[in-house]
Amino acid sequence: MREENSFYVAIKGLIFCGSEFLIIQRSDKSRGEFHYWEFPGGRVEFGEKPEDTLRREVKEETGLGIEMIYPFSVWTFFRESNKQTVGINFLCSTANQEVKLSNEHIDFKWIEKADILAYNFHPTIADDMHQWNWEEMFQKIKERK
Ligand SMILES: Nc1nc2c([nH]c(=O)n2[C@H]2C[C@H](O)[C@@H](COP(=O)(O)OP(=O)(O)OP(=O)(O)O)O2)c(=O)[nH]1
Repeated sequence: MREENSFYVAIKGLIFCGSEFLIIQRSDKSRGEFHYWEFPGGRVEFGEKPEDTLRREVKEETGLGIEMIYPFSVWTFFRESNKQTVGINFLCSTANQEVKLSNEHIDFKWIEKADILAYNFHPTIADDMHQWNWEEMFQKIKERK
C-alpha cells in the first residue's frame, strides 16, 4: 500500500561565533542523509513558534544558546517522494564554542566560509549555499560585534 504524504516545517541556524560558523555531521541515528554535514535545527512541533523551535533544537543538538539575527533562505526538501520539508534558515550568533552533541550527530566543526568545500554536505544544501548572500550575512555579523 502507498504511504501517505507527510509535510513538515523545519528551522535551521547558521550560527556564527566570530568569523567561524558551526557545522555538525549526521549520525546513523538521524532520520536520513546519514553522515552528511549540516546546520543545527529541526522540525517545528504543532503549536510552536519557529523561533522557539530553533532555540530548542539548537540546545538539544549542540547545547548552545543563540541570538537569532534574520532569516536568509527558504528551501524545500523531499525525502522519498512523499515526505516534504519546507525549511527556513536563520543567521544566528553565539558567544560560546563549547558544543555538546546529541546522538543524532557524530562530529562538529567551527569553520570559515573558505573551508566549506572540504566538507560533504547533502547536494541540495551544497547547491543552496552558493546562492546565499554571504556578504550580507558577514555585514550583519560585523554590525553585531
Ligand atoms: N535545499 C535545502 N535542503 C536543506 C537545507 N538544510 C537542510 O537541512 N536541508 C535538507 C537536507 C537535510 O538532510 C534535511 C533535514 O530535514 P529535516 O529537518 O526535516 O529532518 P531532520 O532529520 O534534520 O529533522 P529533526 O530530526 O532534526 O527534527 O533537509 C537547506 O539549506 N537547503
